[in-house]
Amino acid sequence: MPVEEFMAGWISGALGLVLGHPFDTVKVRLQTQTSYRGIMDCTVKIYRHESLLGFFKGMSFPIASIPVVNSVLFGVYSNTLLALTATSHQERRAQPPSYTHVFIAGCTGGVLQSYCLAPFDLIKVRLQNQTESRVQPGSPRPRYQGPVHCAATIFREEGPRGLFRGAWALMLRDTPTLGIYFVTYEGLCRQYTPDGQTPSSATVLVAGGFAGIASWVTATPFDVIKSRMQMDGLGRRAYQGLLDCTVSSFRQEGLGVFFRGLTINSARAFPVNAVTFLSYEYFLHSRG
Ligand SMILES: C[N+](C)(C)CCCC[C@H](N)C(=O)O
Repeated sequence: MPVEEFMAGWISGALGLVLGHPFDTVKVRLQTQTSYRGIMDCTVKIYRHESLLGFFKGMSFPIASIPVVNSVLFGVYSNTLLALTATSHQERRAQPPSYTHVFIAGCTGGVLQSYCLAPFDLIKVRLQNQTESRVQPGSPRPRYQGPVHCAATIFREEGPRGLFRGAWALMLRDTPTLGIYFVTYEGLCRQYTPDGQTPSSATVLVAGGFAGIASWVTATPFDVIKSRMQMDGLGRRAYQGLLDCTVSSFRQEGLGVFFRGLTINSARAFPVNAVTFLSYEYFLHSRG
């Protein structure tokens, strides 16, 4: 089993993450809290009350975990394609796999990565939603002191299964949309690259960026449900389950609720995934 695909996924995941985290914090707040009027309002408030650090809340844990998750995604994707089409990454330019195979491989990578991602994503969302300022003296201490404390508290208060809160919604979010992710990437690369050649860096950047947007646009409705389910373990339970969360969010806030965070998700997705794919291809290419 080729391991370099896993390594390439690791590096590209880390680079993409740092770039996208401030956008991600604004998105999570908009999806789960009602005190912000929009992207600008939320950004300004975070900056005023929590300083620049506010945007990087909850990042240390993903920095350690997202490379693992991305490595699972790209590694499983590529090895599934290898099993389906008997071509390695390097041979795929000369013998391009069908889009059905690309989609199936993307979905397979999606299922497995979402399982690894679930506890890390939960902790990230809980930490991002803490609005207490870390710089103002005398402000109240936040409930979670950091990622490890957060994990331990969830484990104690909500049990081991509590760490997988929102995991079903996460799986529904990621499985088909990661199929779409790789199909869009492959499609755009093929469109703008002469047959049999490797795509240029510019093509990889643009195809990666649009793959991210296509995937996030389709993922946003389940992303909202996922974030809400993850926050639901705190205090009084508002939802009985995934379906209940979907129905009551819709009843209370209308159809628009499922598109909350769409703009910011897309704005984040382009640079993050352009860099992710560029570093992924670069790493594999430089190794021959
Ligand atoms: C499937 N879903 C849209 C959720 C994610 C697809 C892109 C994954 C990438 N690491 C990123 O954070 O943008």
